Amino acid sequence: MKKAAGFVLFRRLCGQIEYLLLKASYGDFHWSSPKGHVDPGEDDFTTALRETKEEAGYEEKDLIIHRDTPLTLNYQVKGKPKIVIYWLAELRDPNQEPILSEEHTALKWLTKEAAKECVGFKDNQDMIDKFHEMILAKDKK
Ligand SMILES: Nc1ncnc2c1ncn2[C@@H]1O[C@H](COP(=O)(O)OP(=O)(O)OP(=O)(O)OP(=O)(O)OP(=O)(O)OC[C@H]2O[C@@H](n3cnc4c(N)ncnc43)[C@H](O)[C@@H]2O)[C@@H](O)[C@H]1O
Repeated sequence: MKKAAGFVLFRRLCGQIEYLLLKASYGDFHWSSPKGHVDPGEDDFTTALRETKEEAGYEEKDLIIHRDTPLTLNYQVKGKPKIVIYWLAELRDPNQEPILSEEHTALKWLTKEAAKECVGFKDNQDMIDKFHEMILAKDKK
């Protein structure tokens, strides 16, 4: 099974929670959070950190990571099952913009509803809802 890992990254700017999405430079030019293939022998969390550095330029020190609450998507790519593990992470400095790699041609910071519309896939939309609820629940504590 193909396996990938990454981060659903958000920032707080002008009182709003905004999610980062990147536009693929290949295939159907889909939008997704930073993530990528888990290399042989690599643990999922290390992959998430590596891919986020490669695709967005952010390092672990730039992020507040919600390590205990990953969510998983399962879908088919070209008829083969794929699993993607995402952790939620907040950008410490909301003004630190991503540095894109050749894998992406554009980025957007979007509110929850706009991010859900942009990703399109129902399971990804549900994941954004769940992560958003986690953020609000933690804020209340
Ligand atoms: N298709 C491609 N063509 C050319 N070069 C490629 C390529 N994919 C990767 N590469 C290149 O391969 C190298 C290694 O990449 P690397 O990032 O190391 O590995 P990867 O596993 O291919 O990385 P991703 O998981 O980020 O790939 P992806 O964007 O294709 O996956 P996603 O699941 O979002 O998307 C895969 C498909 O699933 C669809 N999809 C996304 N989310 C869902 C969902 N929730 N439900 C159903 N379908 C979905 C997308 O629309 C898309 O069609 C890189 O240089 C990269 O540029």
